[in-house]
Amino acid sequence: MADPVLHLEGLRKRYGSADTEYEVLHGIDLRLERGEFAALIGPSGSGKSTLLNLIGLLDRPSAGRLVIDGAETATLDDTALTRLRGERIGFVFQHHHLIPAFTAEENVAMPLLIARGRPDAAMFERAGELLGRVGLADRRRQLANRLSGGQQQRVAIARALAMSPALVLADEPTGNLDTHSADEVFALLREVNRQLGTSFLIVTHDPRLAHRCDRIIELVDGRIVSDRANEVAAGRSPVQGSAEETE
Ligand SMILES: Nc1ncnc2c1ncn2[C@@H]1O[C@H](COP(=O)(O)OP(=O)(O)OP(=O)(O)O)[C@@H](O)[C@H]1O
Repeated sequence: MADPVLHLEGLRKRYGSADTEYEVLHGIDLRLERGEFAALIGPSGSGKSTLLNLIGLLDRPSAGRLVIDGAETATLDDTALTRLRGERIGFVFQHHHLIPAFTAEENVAMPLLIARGRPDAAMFERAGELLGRVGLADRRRQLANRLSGGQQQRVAIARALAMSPALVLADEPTGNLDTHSADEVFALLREVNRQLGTSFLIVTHDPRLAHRCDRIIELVDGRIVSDRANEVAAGRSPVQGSAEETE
């Protein structure tokens, strides 16, 4: 079997120190294959964001194994972790975190600029291509703060794809949007998954959206209590499904 994009073994996270220490994640085992489109659900406080932060290399586990795209992370120093994060992981948050005074194109080019150190024509070409992919070809030069909430989230998705990540982590990506925009943004994530083969792990409180994922992983009190293929979505859209298929 091919290398998974994500492999967790006995992953634990503790907060506090000495006598006040408490454990939030109690040994998470998880394998996410390439091209999977998975939802992470669970009640408030169950540890979803903590888990996403560990997978996103924004925080370090207290114990256990975390392998991203074939890289064992335990032995990496902070510089190597930052590099791995920048090159292999894309992030989409509930709040888009765009730079308001920059254009859509400049926002999308930002990860490339950070990686390469100075601007070049190719990165703006890439930004334009990605904006076309998310349906904003005509908004390239528009300031981010002049776009609607749904459009801003599309720009954030294009930005997350700038470095061609193997895995996109999305934390309530539609949580800030009205139902219609949420549906459109979710359909876009799905389209990216099908067309580019990018793996997705999506935290959502919205059961409607979770049921549009191929797999639903449920976390309760820091433990995975269920992890199941979602036959409905999987039947409609297998991981290797047709790129032309639409929601
Ligand atoms: N930096 C931190 N320091 C101490 N405790 C923390 C920290 N981050 C999270 N926690 C605790 O860990 C537990 C899990 O929080 P987490 O934010 O991961 O849950 P969640 O499932 O994402 O919740 P929500 O759905 O409300 O966002 C909570 O009890 C929280 O108080």
